[in-house]
Amino acid sequence: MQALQSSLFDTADAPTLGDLQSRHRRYLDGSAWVDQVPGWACGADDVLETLLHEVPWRSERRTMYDSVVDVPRLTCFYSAGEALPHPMLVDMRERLTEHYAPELGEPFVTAGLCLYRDGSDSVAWHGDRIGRSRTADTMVAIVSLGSARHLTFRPRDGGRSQRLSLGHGDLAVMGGACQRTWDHSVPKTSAAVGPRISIQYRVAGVR
Ligand SMILES: O=C(O)CCC(=O)C(=O)O
Ligand SMILES: [Fe+2]
Repeated sequence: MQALQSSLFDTADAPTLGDLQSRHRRYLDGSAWVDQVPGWACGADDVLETLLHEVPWRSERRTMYDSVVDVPRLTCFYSAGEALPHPMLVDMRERLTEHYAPELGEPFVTAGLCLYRDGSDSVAWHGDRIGRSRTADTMVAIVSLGSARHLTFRPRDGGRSQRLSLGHGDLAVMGGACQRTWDHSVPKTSAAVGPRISIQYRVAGVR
C-alpha cells in the first residue's frame, strides 16, 4: 500500500506539458506575433530546483545581440546536440518542434537558459538578431519558470510598447517578423520577486 501511494503521488507530481493546440496568438502588428500558453509546463517545481542548482550559470555583462546592452543576469547556452540539464527540457523542445515545425520549416535545436536572481536582474531592449533572424522570419520559444516577470515588446521604428506577464510554467513563442521589427526586454522590477529562469528554444544559426 505504501508503495502504491508513493507511486500515485509521483505520477500526480510528475511534470507534464499541456496541449499546444490551445495556444492563443496575439498579433503585435500585421507581421509579428506572440503565442501564449499559460501553465504549459505543469508540476515543474522540481525542474526549477534542478536548474537553479545544477546548471553551470555564468555571469553576462557584455555586448550582446546588435547593440551594447547591460545584461545583469546569469546564463548558460546549450548548442544543438548538447545534453540538456533536465529531461523535461528535451520533452519541451520535442513538443515545440512537433507543433511548430510545419509552420517554422525546421526544428528547434538550441536552448538558452537565463537566470534572473531577483527584481534587479533584467535584459535590456534587443531583438534576437544574430544570424538568419536578422533578415528572415523565425520563432523563439520561451518557457518561464519561477517568479512572474514581464516580457515587454517595442516596435523598432517607434510606437506603443506592449507587455505580457510570464508566470511559472508559462510558454510564449515569438514569431513572424518579431525579432526583426520589434525589440523585447525583461525590465527590472521593484516588487519583491524571487528567482526566474527562462528557457529559450531557437533554430540553428539564430541567437
Ligand atoms: O528571459 C526572457 O524571457 C527573455 C530572454 C531573451 O530575450 C534573450 O535571452 O534573448
Ligand atoms: Fe531575446
